[in-house]
Amino acid sequence: MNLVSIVMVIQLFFGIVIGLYFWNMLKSQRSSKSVIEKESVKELELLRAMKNIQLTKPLSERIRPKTLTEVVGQEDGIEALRAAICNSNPQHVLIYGPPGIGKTAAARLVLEEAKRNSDSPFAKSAPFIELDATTARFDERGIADPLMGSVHDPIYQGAGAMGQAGIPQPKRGAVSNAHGGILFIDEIGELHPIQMNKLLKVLEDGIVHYESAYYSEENKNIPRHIHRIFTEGLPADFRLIGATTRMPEEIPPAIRSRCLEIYFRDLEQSDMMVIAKRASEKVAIPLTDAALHILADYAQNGREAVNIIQIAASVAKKESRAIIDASHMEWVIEVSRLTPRPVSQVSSKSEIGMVNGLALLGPSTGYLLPLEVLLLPALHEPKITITGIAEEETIGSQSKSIKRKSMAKASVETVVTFLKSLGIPAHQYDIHVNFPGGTPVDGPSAGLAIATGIYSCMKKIPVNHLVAMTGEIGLYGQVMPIGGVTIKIKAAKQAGAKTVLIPKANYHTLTQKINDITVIPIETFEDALPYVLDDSKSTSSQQVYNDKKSS
Ligand SMILES: Nc1ncnc2c1ncn2[C@@H]1O[C@H](COP(=O)(O)OP(=O)(O)OP(=O)(O)O)[C@@H](O)[C@H]1O
Repeated sequence: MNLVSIVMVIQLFFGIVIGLYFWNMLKSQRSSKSVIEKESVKELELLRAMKNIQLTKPLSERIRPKTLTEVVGQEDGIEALRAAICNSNPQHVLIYGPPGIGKTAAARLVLEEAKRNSDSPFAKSAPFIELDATTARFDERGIADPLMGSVHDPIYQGAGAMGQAGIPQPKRGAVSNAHGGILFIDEIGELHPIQMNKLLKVLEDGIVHYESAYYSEENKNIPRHIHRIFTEGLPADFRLIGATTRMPEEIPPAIRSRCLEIYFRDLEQSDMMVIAKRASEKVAIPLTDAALHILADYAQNGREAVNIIQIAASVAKKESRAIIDASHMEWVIEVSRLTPRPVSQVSSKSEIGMVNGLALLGPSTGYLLPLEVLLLPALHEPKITITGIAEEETIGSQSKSIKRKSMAKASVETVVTFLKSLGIPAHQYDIHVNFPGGTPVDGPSAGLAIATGIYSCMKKIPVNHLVAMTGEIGLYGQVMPIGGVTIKIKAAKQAGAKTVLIPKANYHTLTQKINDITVIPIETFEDALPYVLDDSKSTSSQQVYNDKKSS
């Protein structure tokens, strides 16, 4: 064999080896492709099968109001919402109110109503985008942010075409998806402060800007649309509707000042009945009057009313009964461990040391809070005891929170000093103030009621049981303004009070007249006495007070 033949054999050998190598590669590529395809076909079948399985929707979804008029009991709130959204210049809105009372339902419907208005800037296709702030978590590196959108940098994109070419990809968030429409943020009070600040900026500019270390204006690989997004930003011109169960003070002032603030009220028993009847019609099982009344006593909100009907209806059906009766209702209440709605009523007679205070249970829920005061001559160092409420509470927001010592205790101390200055020796007594039922007292607004209770005990004069009161009291007996006064007046009326005393400074802010209750504005503790002390003795007590003061 000559040299040429040897070289040819070697070439042939290597040719075969290389050929085999590429053939194998091709084969394995083909087989992995077919494995992926097979896998995909299996997954697609699984997805199709999953889509075919459908449970029925919860009743609360099926009877979700279809028009704003179907939202029960929120006429005032809805009127304000319409005024904000259904016009030629819609505004951002914040809706306050407890859970399950129709905030989301109303927000969803108001855009549809606005679209019917020929002046409205919302187009027929204007989107309604919903986001829950409790789940809208974001990554501080900006990799993921469902609210603002984010930039997928090549380092996180893996082997995708854009990633390999080193191109950063902006991904739209809710603010851009809502462009031209409404962004509804449920539980907006839970938004992280960083997200809240970014949201404020977008509300201001109507545009969201993105940054990336991978972006360069000179990079010719970057497509034109991505260049435009980085240089001009993504449009995000929308109207915000935020809903929250928090109190207004807990919401950052910067967002509050940009929004119209609307209050949805706590639903009453009569509202529960309307919602429950509608739900029972939907499940095609009527309910007896007795059942309806039990439901109204226990359901705390619209969603709960619907859920109770849903369970009661299935129990009735299981028993082959064509009506929901009281026994079904009682069963649901028992198994769900429901507690009755807090209903407060003024007591039937005036008593010493028993006072009708007023408290807030939420942003739009007032409550008549009966408080009891007992004074016993102190045997040792006089003590102040407060029972029925937290001795310490945290106030503020996520960004700033402070702990404060019991405000009720501070109120008692202020009142004691004030009475001492009048020569009434409350400081020589052990003072016990009890807030029965554990309803929390909102800070110092029980001051006037506490002062009345202590005064009543000192003078042994009963407190008029038909009078309710609210107001902070100062060291000189001045009555200072408090929050939520309208709601508190309504609560007083509902509880059967005939007169309600409020700080004079709050009187001017009352926007609506509330019938069947006399609202008395007062400036000082002295102003309150003729009304709070039991009618038969009030004149003489007023005299005692005045005599002490002048002596
Ligand atoms: N005022 C109402 N009128 C009619 N139905 C109501 C009302 N409030 C609640 N519902 C019923 O409860 C369901 C839930 O209401 P919605 O989601 O609007 O409450 P929400 O106030 O937004 O509370 P959350 O913040 O917990 O969602 C509705 O689908 C509806 O079936």
